[in-house]
Amino acid sequence: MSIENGVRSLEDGVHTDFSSTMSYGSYLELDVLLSAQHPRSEPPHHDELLFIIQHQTAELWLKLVVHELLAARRLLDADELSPARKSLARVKHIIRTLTEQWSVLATLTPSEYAEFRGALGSASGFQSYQYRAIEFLLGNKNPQMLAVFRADPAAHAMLSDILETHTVYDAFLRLLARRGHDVPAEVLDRDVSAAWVEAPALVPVFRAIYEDTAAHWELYETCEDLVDLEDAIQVWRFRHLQTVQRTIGRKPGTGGSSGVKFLQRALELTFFPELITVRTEIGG
Ligand code: HEM
Ligand SMILES: N[C@@H](CC(=O)c1ccccc1NC=O)C(=O)O
Repeated sequence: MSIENGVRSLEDGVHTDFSSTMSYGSYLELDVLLSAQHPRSEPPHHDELLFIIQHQTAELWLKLVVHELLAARRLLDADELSPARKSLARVKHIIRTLTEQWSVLATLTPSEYAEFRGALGSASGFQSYQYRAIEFLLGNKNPQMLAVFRADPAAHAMLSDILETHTVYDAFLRLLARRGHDVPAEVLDRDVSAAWVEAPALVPVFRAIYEDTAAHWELYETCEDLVDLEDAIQVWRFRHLQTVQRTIGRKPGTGGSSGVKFLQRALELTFFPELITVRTEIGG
């Protein structure tokens, strides 16, 4: 390769004929991906493309989060703790990327958004089945949410399956029991399709781990992975709330909720309450 007059010339080996082989665009199906942005405002509003791409990129990352959480659950079931932790770490980094991404959408002013919000009709992030799958996989289950997906049989089936099967937390607690920890039977035998409810009898199990970290190092680190993940999701939720507030103030949402107030309530939930309660007790 050489540079002549500021232009980098192609090396001799660089492929340029892709008529019969795999290329970047064909491997990534860019024809499909890049032809799926259709602003609905009439005439098309300049900022609607930002809104669409922000959501599409978020949904792509959410797809990977679901994939990794399913893997983490499977690996925990198979007693493969280290690879499970790798998936959890990846999820945490994806969520952090999604949180960073809010700053792009925050460049959309209330006046600009108001100019095309009407084109969204009753569409809302509330109808994201991948987001709901993640909440379900982490224990925030609610069968009422399925109603939103009645018109989408594939999404409905995927969510029903995740609703009815155990969570990542259930998988971790079963692993703890297999490794000799005194996980209460009522926790192990719980109805996994129900939302997680704090189990005070589980706190001594975590207390034993946190009070002798050397003896339980990898389990202790996994508990902290879960806390890290929850932390990352709460920060994402908070940035969503802040972005919504600066964009639509206290207007009701297009999904039919009260808007900011509805989103505030989600911040009160915790996926792993015993991992918070144990902190009150450590060293005390
Ligand atoms: C200007 C941008 C945005 C506004 C004004 C906004 C507004 C809202 C509002 C008001 C809700 C409550 C449900 C409703 O009644 O509609 C909601 C829910 C939701 N939004 Fe957004 N949103 C924005 C961007 C995003 C983005 C980029 C995502 C990324 C995927 C997203 C994901 C969600 C999710 C998952 C929910 C359901 C939350 C839950 O059930 O706890 N939103 N949004
Ligand atoms: N709920 C939003 C609308 C909204 O944000 C939205 C609409 C269509 C597709 C994705 C959306 N994002 C997240 O809720 C609003 O009330 O303005």
